Amino acid sequence: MTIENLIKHSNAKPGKLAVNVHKFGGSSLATSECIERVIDIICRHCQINDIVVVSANGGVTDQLFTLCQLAKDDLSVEEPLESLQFQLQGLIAQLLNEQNSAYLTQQLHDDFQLLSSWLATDVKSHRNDILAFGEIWSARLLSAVLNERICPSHAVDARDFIQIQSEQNTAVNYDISRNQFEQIKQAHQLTIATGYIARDLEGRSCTLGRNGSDYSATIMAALTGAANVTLWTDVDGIYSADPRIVPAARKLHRLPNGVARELGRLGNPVLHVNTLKPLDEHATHLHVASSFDSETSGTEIGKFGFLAKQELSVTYSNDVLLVSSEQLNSMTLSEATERFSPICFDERNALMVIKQEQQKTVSQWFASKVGEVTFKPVAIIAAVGHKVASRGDVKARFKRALENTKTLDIVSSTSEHSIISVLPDTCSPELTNLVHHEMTKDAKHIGVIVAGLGNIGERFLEILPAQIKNQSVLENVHLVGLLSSQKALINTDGINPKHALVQFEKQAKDYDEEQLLTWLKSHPYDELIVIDITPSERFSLLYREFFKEGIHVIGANKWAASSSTEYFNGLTALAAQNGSVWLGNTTVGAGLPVNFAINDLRRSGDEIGAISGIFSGTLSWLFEQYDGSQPFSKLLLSALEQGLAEPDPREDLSGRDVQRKLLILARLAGFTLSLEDIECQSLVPENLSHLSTQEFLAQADELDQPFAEELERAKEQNNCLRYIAKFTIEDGKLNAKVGLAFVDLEDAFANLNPCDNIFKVESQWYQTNPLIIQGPGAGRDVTAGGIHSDLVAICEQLSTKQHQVKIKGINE
Ligand SMILES: NC(=O)C1=CN([C@@H]2O[C@H](COP(=O)(O)OP(=O)(O)OC[C@H]3O[C@@H](n4cnc5c(N)ncnc54)[C@H](OP(=O)(O)O)[C@@H]3O)[C@@H](O)[C@H]2O)C=CC1
Ligand SMILES: N[C@@H](CC=O)C(=O)O
Repeated sequence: MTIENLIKHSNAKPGKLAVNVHKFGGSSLATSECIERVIDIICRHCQINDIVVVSANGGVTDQLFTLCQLAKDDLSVEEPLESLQFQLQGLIAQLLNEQNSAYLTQQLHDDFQLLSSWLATDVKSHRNDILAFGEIWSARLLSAVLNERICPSHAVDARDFIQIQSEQNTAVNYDISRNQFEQIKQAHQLTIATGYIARDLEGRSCTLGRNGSDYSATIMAALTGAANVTLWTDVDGIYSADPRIVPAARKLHRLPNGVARELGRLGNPVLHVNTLKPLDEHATHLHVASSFDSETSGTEIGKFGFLAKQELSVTYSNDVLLVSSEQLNSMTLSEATERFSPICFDERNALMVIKQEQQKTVSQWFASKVGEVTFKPVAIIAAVGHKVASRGDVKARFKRALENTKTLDIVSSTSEHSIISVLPDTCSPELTNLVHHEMTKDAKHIGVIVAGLGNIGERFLEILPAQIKNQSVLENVHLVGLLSSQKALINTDGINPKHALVQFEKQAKDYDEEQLLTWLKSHPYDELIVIDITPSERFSLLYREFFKEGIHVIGANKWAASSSTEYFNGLTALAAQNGSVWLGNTTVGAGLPVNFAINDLRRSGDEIGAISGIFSGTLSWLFEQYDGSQPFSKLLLSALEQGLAEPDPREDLSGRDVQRKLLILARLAGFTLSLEDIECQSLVPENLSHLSTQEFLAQADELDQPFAEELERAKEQNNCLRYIAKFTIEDGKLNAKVGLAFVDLEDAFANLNPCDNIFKVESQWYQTNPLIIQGPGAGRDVTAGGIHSDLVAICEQLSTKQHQVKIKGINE
């Protein structure tokens, strides 16, 4: 959604568009710069009938609390009051034009009069009215800026419609609240509502406690049946552990509702348990995203399938108390658990663990039941994930992680989605890291998209199920996408590799490049690999987009690796910059380890001076077979049928394919050159070079005569025909050439198995006796095998890769 859409929809019938709720926290609204960022997000993500919920501008609520405390202690409030008013006036002046600024400043002035009088006379009974000012000022200012610059909007005070039982029991009276909201909402205007505040049954101002504005947002979603709630905050999602403590924490892209609730219950700083309550009965999805980095995908909370249910996270708390008493029997304990929803309890040992802030009420209640109970400061560490309490493997790993730690008990919590260990001492960062490592080490989920389901792609997929089963490093690899030139099947929850092509046949939709790129920007996987087994230049041009998103590429397609020097250098730099791995070992020699060998020599300090050989499986097969007894064109069609030749065999015959391969190897060997620097002899007669592939194949017999004549000439000299590639560097001068040659019948190049490639590498270390790599250089099995080898290599690299989590104010 853009600003144009926002304005365009201001004339739409509000009922026609699904409502979305966006909530911005205090730090997202702290300065005029932050507010500008929020305006930008609103322009790009909001529709006119959406609701924007705001917290007080960063720091304002704290100052209001301080003012209340000072007034309560009979201390002077004059200076902090002035400084707060000055700060707010500053924001107004920076963001609004003169006229609007004057209007808002006047309103602010009136509010401060009232505020001063409450502070002076009756701070106790007006405490919540005072705190409510923070959100009112914030909503009023944002609405004024939107009205002045973007679209019609109106600021609403949530106390005018949200009715809760009381400050202690924040359950919402939905019927009354919905009715009241209906009356105050205005069509064709963006609603800017205050978070954090509501009224109780007596009409008194109430606050909604910690993360209260998030709760306000989900209440408003429930009132309006909103499709989505986005909590725009200062972190970019929910992580598998607190990323400030656990640097290896991974972002959880999708959290099932139940798991999110459990994380909130155990004290996750972003997800408060109240926030999720209003969503229980609605199909509303909750997103957590960063207002400081709005294009990065955050965490989505909702109903999800298999993959999201596999995710595990680790959370801890040092602010908990163990409640125990000799008189505590199972009946009282069960009554207490019903009443206080403890973090966990153990009936066998008659104990329960509560949050520190519950101590007073729990103590009073037990005093009236069994007398004194003991409270002991303890800590907890928990593994959280979908139904982990009944997953033996998860429990076993959790216990193993804690085997050298003193624990009081390991219990399933009141929720089926966590296993909790009670610790007698504080939970250290080291322990949190250790447990997180044990619980999540195998859980880096890698999505794979296969583009190109032809000759090689099909074989790659046939082998995939056995590879996933047998290669432990592929354990968490999920096939998520299949693409041909016209059709695409993307399934975020994974495509069963055993039935990949059947599913593709049945379910694939028209291939839309834009849709693919959009999906790639917000996919839920820790890592994503695109395997390009197409012959398409167009597809290779998408690598830039992939690398921008940190996506990895395995290419059997030679276009990108043999593109112009400038483009190629740009691509490799972009990949390095974004942590993308790009492998393409099958681009030369199919599955032969020639690229590995050259890389390895250079990495070890060797210097390569020349590379030569037979680099085309097709041309090797053709010239090893071609003795004049059958027409050349017949052999060519046979090479095509066997899957040796390129989809258009002129790529092979023209020498272009070999030219690309020589370029790729020369680049690997450390030289800067482009295709034009490699002299190339084409074996395709001019009159056949501009036809379509089908036309060319239909006229392929026109090749027979010229090839027969060439063979005769070679035979006369007791030679044979071979298509040779050669690259040398002498006195700094580069000489690169691919073409047909007459080769002595005794030469190593003349005595290969049909289809074999041979690579002769001359280097400082291999001068007098060159390094030779020889073997099949094309074909379904070896090429598909080579791509699998790249997949294993990438997954091995990724299993040790750590993400640097960026947190505003910590490391950014
Ligand atoms: N044959 C071999 O021994 C070796 C081949 N290679 C390379 O492997 C690649 C594939 O070869 P091969 O399997 O023989 O080719 P095929 O022609 O048999 O298959 C190509 C596949 O790519 C698909 N495709 C074409 N363009 C696009 C596009 N823009 N987006 C998505 N998919 C596309 C085709 O779709 P559709 O069916 O709709 O046309 C088809 O599924 C080539 O780059 C080749 O150079 C590398 C080493 C060895
Ligand atoms: N057509 C190519 C296939 C491998 O790259 C060849 O024949 O070598």
